[in-house]
Amino acid sequence: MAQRKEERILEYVKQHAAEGDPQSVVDHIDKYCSQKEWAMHVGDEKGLILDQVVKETNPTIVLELGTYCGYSATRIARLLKPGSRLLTVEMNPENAAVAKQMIQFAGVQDKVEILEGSTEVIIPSLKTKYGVDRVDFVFIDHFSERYTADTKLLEECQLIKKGSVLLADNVVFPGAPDFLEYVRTCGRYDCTYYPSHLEYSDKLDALEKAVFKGP
Ligand SMILES: Oc1cc(-c2ccc(F)cc2)cc2nccnc12
Ligand SMILES: [Mg+2]
Repeated sequence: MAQRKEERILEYVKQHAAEGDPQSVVDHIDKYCSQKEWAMHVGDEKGLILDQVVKETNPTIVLELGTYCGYSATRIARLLKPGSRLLTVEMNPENAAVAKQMIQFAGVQDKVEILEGSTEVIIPSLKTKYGVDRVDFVFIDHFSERYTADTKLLEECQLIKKGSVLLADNVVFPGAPDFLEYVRTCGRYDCTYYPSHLEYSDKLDALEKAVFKGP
């Protein structure tokens, strides 16, 4: 028995999902985490909203804050057109190691790059170190205490442009009240609220979409 829950999830996927099939990987993570061990993936219900927003945005460059086991990176990457890139930031090296294997097993490794470290260090290095000019879509799913600071950092680093889409998880639970206040009142975002439920739970949660209107 693998020691960590994240390793057990990966083991279950490797033993039961279809290799090279990202939908199968997503479905099996949802099956394991709804039946055996809860884990903080965006999940199937909020995942359908994520899918819809990714499809309507059709992004070329995606930034994800908070990789965890690679569930949402796999979920997003399966929808991206050829030649697009997803850069995902994870500060926990053990989670990054699991995510790397999950993404590889799903067969989306050519689109996904895992950046290990903290967002406050990595975001300012995206242009110089990772050759990013602008990001079209940002999935914010790390620590709600960092949502606002990292959004301001994306603005300051000129990484988001008019039309860039931010989508934030957990704006109700655990909650990101200062982020909601910021994007809804600073005047630079068109916001949409998507009520849903916490992954694998009946607790209320929601996603907030914030489309950048420009500086
Ligand atoms: O989706 C999430 C849920 C939770 C979470 C915490 C405590 C609970 F009791 C339930 C759920 C934490 C998260 N941290 C980072 C990114 N996403 C998260
Ligand atoms: Mg989350």
